[in-house]
Amino acid sequence: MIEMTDVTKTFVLRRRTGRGPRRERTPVRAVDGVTFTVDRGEFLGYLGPNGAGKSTTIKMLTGILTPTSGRIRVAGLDPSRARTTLARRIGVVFGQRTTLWWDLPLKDSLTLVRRLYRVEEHAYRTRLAELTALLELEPFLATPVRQLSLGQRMRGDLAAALLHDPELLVLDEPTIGLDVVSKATVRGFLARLNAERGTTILLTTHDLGDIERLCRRVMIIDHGRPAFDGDLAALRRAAGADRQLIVELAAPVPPVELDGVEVTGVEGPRQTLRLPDGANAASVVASLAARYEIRDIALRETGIEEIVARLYRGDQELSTPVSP
Ligand SMILES: Nc1ncnc2c1ncn2[C@@H]1O[C@H](COP(=O)(O)OP(=O)(O)OP(=O)(O)O)[C@@H](O)[C@H]1O
Repeated sequence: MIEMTDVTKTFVLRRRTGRGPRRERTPVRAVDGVTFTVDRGEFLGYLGPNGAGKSTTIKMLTGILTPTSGRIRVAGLDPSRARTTLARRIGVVFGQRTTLWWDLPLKDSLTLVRRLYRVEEHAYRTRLAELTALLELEPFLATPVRQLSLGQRMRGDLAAALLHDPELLVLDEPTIGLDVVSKATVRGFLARLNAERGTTILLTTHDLGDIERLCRRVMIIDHGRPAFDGDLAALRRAAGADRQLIVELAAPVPPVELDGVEVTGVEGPRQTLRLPDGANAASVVASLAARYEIRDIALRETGIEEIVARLYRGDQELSTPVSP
């Protein structure tokens, strides 16, 4: 569905030097040699710290920006040359901006979108009914867009991007600023869209809940370069994430001794054990229970926030991107 081969994008910043009219040209490499493919039906999370090059990538994929070098194909088309044809096959939502008409009721905005995309009347009615039900739009279809809450507007924007039933949906921070309920509605909707309709989805977000809940594959880009590509389990491994078993024993004892298990903390009867990569927590617990009297037990995983923070900070060396 998407093919990017060694894509770069360089912006040239012109800055005035001194008082004269001379301006210094400073090139900024926003995207620096990005190669990846996304198959039909995938749900890809595209992550990276601020300024990493995510939006620039999306703008190139949708034909808004032309790459400086490299090759891009989306649905078999070159986005910058076939922008209009491509627009009929993809949907794009930028969380920070709306594509709807500010002063028009949501319903009229959607009718205009229908005309723009030349969606046939019958298909439009069916699709609108579906989207209205799934995104719960009914209560505010007659409300002018400017009076919609952020969550309502986002649902309206999603409907607008999907009226023409695109094969690919590109989302730039779709849950930004939404409350927990709206986030859950949007996430649930996207999960169904991908699972039931097979729509390919590329999502950029800083909300790691979106990634954990939705994406089977994650790509991380940093300083314009790909830093990671794999699933969540591979991301945990790459970040050196581990699992910890916290055991409360019947009485304080010296650090427990179990093959391959490291005791990282002892506080009275409570001991913290680090489980090796791939260890089966159940068998560790069984061996422990055979030798010690256990009162309570808890298993703790490094959270996705911590994993991504480690990768962004460069705590872990990810110079060799992991293949999906
Ligand atoms: N039109 C432009 N002109 C000059 N530089 C730009 C332009 N657009 C982006 N950049 C620069 O390119 C780099 C990548 O920006 P981009 O917006 O793609 O990052 P991002 O990963 O989307 O960041 P964020 O998470 O903050 O949205 C940044 O250094 C940014 O300043």
